[in-house]
Amino acid sequence: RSAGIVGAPFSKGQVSAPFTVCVSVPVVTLALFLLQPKGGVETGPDRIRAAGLLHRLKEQGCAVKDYGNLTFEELVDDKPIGLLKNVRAVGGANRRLSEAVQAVKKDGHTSVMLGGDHSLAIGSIHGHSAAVGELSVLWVDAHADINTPLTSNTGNIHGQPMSYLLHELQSKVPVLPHFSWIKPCVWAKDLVYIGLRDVDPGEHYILKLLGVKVFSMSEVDQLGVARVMEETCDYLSAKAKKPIHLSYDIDAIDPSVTPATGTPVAGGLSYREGLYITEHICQTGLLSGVDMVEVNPLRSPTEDDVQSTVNTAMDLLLSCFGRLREG
Ligand SMILES: N[C@](CCCC[B-](O)(O)O)(CCN1CCCCC1)C(=O)O
Ligand SMILES: [Mn+2]
Ligand SMILES: [Mn+2]
Ligand SMILES: [Mn+2]
Repeated sequence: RSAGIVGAPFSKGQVSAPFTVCVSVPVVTLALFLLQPKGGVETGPDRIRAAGLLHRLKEQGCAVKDYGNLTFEELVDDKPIGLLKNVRAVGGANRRLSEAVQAVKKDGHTSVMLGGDHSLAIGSIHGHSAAVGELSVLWVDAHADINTPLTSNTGNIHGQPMSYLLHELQSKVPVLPHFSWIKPCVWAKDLVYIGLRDVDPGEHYILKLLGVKVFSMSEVDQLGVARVMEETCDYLSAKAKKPIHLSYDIDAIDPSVTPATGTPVAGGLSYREGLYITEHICQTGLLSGVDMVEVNPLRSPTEDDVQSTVNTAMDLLLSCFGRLREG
């Protein structure tokens, strides 16, 4: 196995609501720390590297090439478009990421995109597909991230990436500046979700309309993770065995394990279930690209919580590349 690492320190796919408080300074200071604008997510790539990802991958016999962190140009007048925030910045960053991931794939590696927020899946999946053609997507997340710009109730593009990529939704996506380079590249039948537990009404409508395969946390409880993975792999390989793009949002895991993330939701995957998913996907031999996003060190009050989040993200990636709990 060989991994090509791309860091994408980008956080404009989400903007926390501005808040005004008029209370004593210490409380404001604490509040600012606790409610830190979700900007901390751009420190994710370096925190995961600092945990020892590259060294550990090499230790387990995986070839590794680190392509470094992308730099994104600061746009000055990126005015909102309706509810949509940072549209031009998100479009530009993902265009750059798409080119980077395509290059990593052309070099023969399994791409590893370290986020940054989940809007980056636009560029990661687009670039992956540009290199390998049609692919399957396994989206592990508390959220479906399939709002269109018109169904989103926040305007945050980290809740919308799949809508720009699905062939079947293109009639529902308006023309946006810096987004015209995106060619839809995923079929609804090639998309599977695991871990959903916070799905907006518009997203639920879209998932039902397109007949997307979903294993929400209810199915994880009902079937157990082993059966979920058996059915996921059968479903993905029932037709052609397409290369798999695994897009892992760390908030799929329960916040008791990974609290340092922007949009935590109770009742998530255990550490063990999270690992079972990546071990199983690795064993298919079809894993061709992976995203690890939404690690946000600033969103947790204690360093221990940050470490738990970062180490879990690293462990999930190590098991994508063959690490087994049995040794
Ligand atoms: N669906 C949400 C959350 C998206 C999370 C993005 B991810 O998965 O990358 O972290 C909105 C969630 N919604 C906000 C209002 C209260 C109910 C939940 C959105 O903003 O679209
Ligand atoms: Mn996010
Ligand atoms: Mn997500
Ligand atoms: Mn999420």
